[in-house]
Amino acid sequence: MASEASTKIPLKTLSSGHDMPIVALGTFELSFDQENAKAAIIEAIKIGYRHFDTACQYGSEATLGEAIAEAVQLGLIGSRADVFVTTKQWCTDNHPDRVLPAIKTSLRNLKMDYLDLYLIHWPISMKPGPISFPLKREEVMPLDLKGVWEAMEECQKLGLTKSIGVSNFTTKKLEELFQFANIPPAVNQVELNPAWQQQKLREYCAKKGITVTAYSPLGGQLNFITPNTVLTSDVLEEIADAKGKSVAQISLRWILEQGAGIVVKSFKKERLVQNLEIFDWELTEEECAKISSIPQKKVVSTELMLAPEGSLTLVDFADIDIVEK
Ligand SMILES: NC(=O)C1=CN([C@@H]2O[C@H](COP(=O)(O)OP(=O)(O)OC[C@H]3O[C@@H](n4cnc5c(N)ncnc54)[C@H](OP(=O)(O)O)[C@@H]3O)[C@@H](O)[C@H]2O)C=CC1
Ligand SMILES: O=C[C@H](O)[C@@H](O)[C@@H](O)[C@H](O)C(=O)O
Repeated sequence: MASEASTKIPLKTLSSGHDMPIVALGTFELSFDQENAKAAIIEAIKIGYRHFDTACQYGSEATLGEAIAEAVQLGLIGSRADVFVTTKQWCTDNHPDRVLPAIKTSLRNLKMDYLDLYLIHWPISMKPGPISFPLKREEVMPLDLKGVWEAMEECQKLGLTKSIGVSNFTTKKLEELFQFANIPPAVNQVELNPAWQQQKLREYCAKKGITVTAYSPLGGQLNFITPNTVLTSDVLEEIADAKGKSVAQISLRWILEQGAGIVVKSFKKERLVQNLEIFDWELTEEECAKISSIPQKKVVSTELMLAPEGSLTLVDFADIDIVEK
């Protein structure tokens, strides 16, 4: 069983009735190294992480499945049921007849017989085919959201996933979904941090019973394209210094206090520990007011293209509804 020293992460009950650990470990990495990631996931389980976020697109599903299986063998957890696994369906599978095959592929990759949460990764449909990234504008197709959501509901009914949800959905896209959803989305996973606070979207989701989960809670990994506005924030640094915390911890704590879940990625032991040391202290009203004044800037506001020479360039998808205005 888990060691005495491991942190207990609070649970949040989703609208589906299932409990989700409010902090998840992200497994997206620009240059994904399987061995390093596997060791980090096992370390994370030792530390107390019980929720893992992956996606078919990340190439990390198989590694995550192996790490969880090894953690069971090592006796760090009793069984697969002791962890909460989220994965996501890529845009090329955003077609009604491709949803069921896609979840089955993810389950095969993970070597699991059910997911805890299955998300539509982006409200964008791409020409069917193998997972393609970067997105090619000429392959964008109209999204049959009703048909795709019906198929997601079928996945839940078949027991292939305990809950279903969405990611990168604006209030407008959610409104569209509510026109026909029989099972409401349990989660909307979006970019959320003190430098992109998403107040309108958070208020809307709270009203609708959707749990918002923050991705890129520390500003993300694209700081070679767009400078990281969270980890370099003077306001956050000032608060961190005064409280004897790190800037990362101030950001994570602020997100928690907004009632949102967190998906944070680090494959370094010291940071894995630090990112969970956020449950036994609070921000003051004055500190929250200062955080409210941080200038707002979204990072993943456009899709990303890998230029032939290997450098990432931003391609404007402004006409596709993925950014809350
Ligand atoms: N649904 C979606 O469209 C998206 C989902 N995601 C999910 O969310 C997860 C988290 O978001 P992500 O964009 O990865 O970025 P994060 O905001 O979690 O930041 C991760 C970066 O910060 C570093 N870091 C982690 N902890 C600390 C710390 N305490 N102090 C300083 N630096 C730290 C990490 O490096 P290191 O590992 O070296 O510590 C990493 O480079 C992803 O891994 C993925 O699972 C992400 C983007 C989009
Ligand atoms: O560089 C690639 C981008 O980060 C892209 O892969 C992400 O925005 C992705 O949707 C994710 O979930 O991580």
